[in-house]
Amino acid sequence: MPLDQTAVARVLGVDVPPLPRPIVAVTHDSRAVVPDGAFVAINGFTSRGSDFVPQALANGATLIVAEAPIEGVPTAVVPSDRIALAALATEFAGNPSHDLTVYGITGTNGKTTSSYVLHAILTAAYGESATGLMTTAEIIVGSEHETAIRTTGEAPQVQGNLARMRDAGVTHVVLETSSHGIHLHRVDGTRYAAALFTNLTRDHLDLHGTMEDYYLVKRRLFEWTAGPKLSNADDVYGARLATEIEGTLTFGLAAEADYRISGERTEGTRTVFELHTPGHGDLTLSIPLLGDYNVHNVAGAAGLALEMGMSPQLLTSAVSEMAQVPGRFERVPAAQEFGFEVVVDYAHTDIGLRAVLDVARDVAGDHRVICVFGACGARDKDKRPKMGAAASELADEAIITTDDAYNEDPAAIADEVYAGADPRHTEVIIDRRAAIDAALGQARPGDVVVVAGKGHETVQHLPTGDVPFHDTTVVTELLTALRASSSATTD
Ligand SMILES: CC(=O)N[C@H]1[C@@H](OP(=O)(O)OP(=O)(O)OC[C@H]2O[C@@H](n3ccc(=O)[nH]c3=O)[C@H](O)[C@@H]2O)O[C@H](CO)[C@@H](O)[C@@H]1O[C@H](C)C(=O)N[C@@H](C)C(=O)N[C@H](CCC(=O)O)C(=O)O
Ligand SMILES: Nc1ncnc2c1ncn2[C@@H]1O[C@H](COP(=O)(O)OP(=O)(O)OP(=O)(O)O)[C@@H](O)[C@H]1O
Repeated sequence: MPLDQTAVARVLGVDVPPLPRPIVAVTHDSRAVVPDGAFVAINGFTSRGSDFVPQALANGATLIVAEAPIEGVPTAVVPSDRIALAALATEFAGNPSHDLTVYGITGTNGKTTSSYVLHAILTAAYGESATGLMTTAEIIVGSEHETAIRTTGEAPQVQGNLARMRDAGVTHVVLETSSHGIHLHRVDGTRYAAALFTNLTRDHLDLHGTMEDYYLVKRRLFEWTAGPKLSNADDVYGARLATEIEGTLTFGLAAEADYRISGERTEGTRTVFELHTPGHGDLTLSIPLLGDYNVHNVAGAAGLALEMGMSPQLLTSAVSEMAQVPGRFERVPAAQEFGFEVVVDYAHTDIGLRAVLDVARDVAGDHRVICVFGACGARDKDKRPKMGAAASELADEAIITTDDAYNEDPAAIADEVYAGADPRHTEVIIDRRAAIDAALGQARPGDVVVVAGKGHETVQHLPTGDVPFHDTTVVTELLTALRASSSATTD
């Protein structure tokens, strides 16, 4: 909805220079400015938005918003650029969250998985066309799926996607809400109907400084949410949240949890457990996901759905029939005819690698676990040898390969990973496709091949440029070739 000068001044709460015509769009990116658009110049971590004002003007911007006056350019000067961006974006989109039921999910780990679980429950309850999802892996609007770029986009993306969902007839939306999203005002203007907190462990302290500040940022989601709120009783910060924010219920193994988990067991490729609920009886949930942490993810999502009025029967069948989560212990179906398992997982830290390899070990039993993985370039070098050590300890065979190297030399990154590994059962194959191929070639019935690091991602960032790469697709292609060559040999 175009905004005239009076409307912009009302939204921003400051004086606005005269506008030739109403503003038709808002963005923080000078490259995306359209004629008669507004450009909010953000003082960023690496560059200053004000440096891009000439480009914004060249692209047709008729309103510039910034925290300080810009010489020679009529500017609406605001106290906070990011708050202003969110306010304008929300107004342009027509306050979409007010027409939707938005479920916010936050925490360090398990956000994406819990979001998919809740989305599956909502889809069972309201139908595919009435549900939406915004996560690290995908944005889903009804039956349309698209790859996401970040967990929580900037405010124009968040509000734009919510508006798109509203206009498409969606009524229930799961919004994975990162701490960056909250801290950088990307979700300001969003009305949350319900909220879930998964856990809090050390991460992102470059942005938040201390664990306390990190926690307080996450807590804001619960401060904003008037409706049902559920937190993890087994996590120190989750338990604290329940004592600090009135009306927050808990889930977990703890005896005092409102939604209490018990009796977890693995049955073939499924996990079964009991969820003791306040007011809905004791439910037996059987889920197509493995790993203790997924019991927590399902318990949290299920508890929140019950609090929002879903029937226990519907919920039980929805979680039983839910699809796999893209890139989270995702089993590649094409492997089944070979009698081994291939699992694609997003684990890209030593801790994540240990978690996924632990589950793979359980699945493999007396058979072997073969792990293909690499470390990311351009960040957190400390974790490289630790990842090598984790793979050596928990896998029988480790193949170090390239993850997203960005501008670093992939061979140099691999050397650093190799430094922490046990050379007796570790090899380095720089080309990721060749490394996966080698792992599949070694796999025997009963074995589990874990392809870790990129999960749902569809692009590999290399010093030579970006190339399309999706682990699940590559594994499927290589297995198809393997089948063809083994049937040619048999013939
Ligand atoms: C630390 C962080 O979150 N940084 C985000 C932040 O960057 P920034 O403020 O430093 O922006 P900048 O690059 O300095 O540029 C300043 C401004 O100039 C603008 N610009 C820049 C270039 C140009 O040609 N024209 C132009 O207008 C930019 O759009 C920006 O508004 O604002 C940028 C633009 O909005 C984001 O792209 C960028 O996300 C980067 C890519 C990022 O990696 N973010 C990650 C850490 C993140 O947000 N992750 C969380 C998930 C975390 C988790 O739970 O795992 C997420 O929600 O995705
Ligand atoms: N509840 C949990 N507790 C601890 N670890 C978890 C939990 N859920 C998932 N994990 C681990 O974290 C990895 C990422 O899971 P998921 O994508 O669901 O989390 P996330 O919070 O969305 O993280 P990201 O934003 O990086 O995707 C999984 O592969 C698993 O190893």
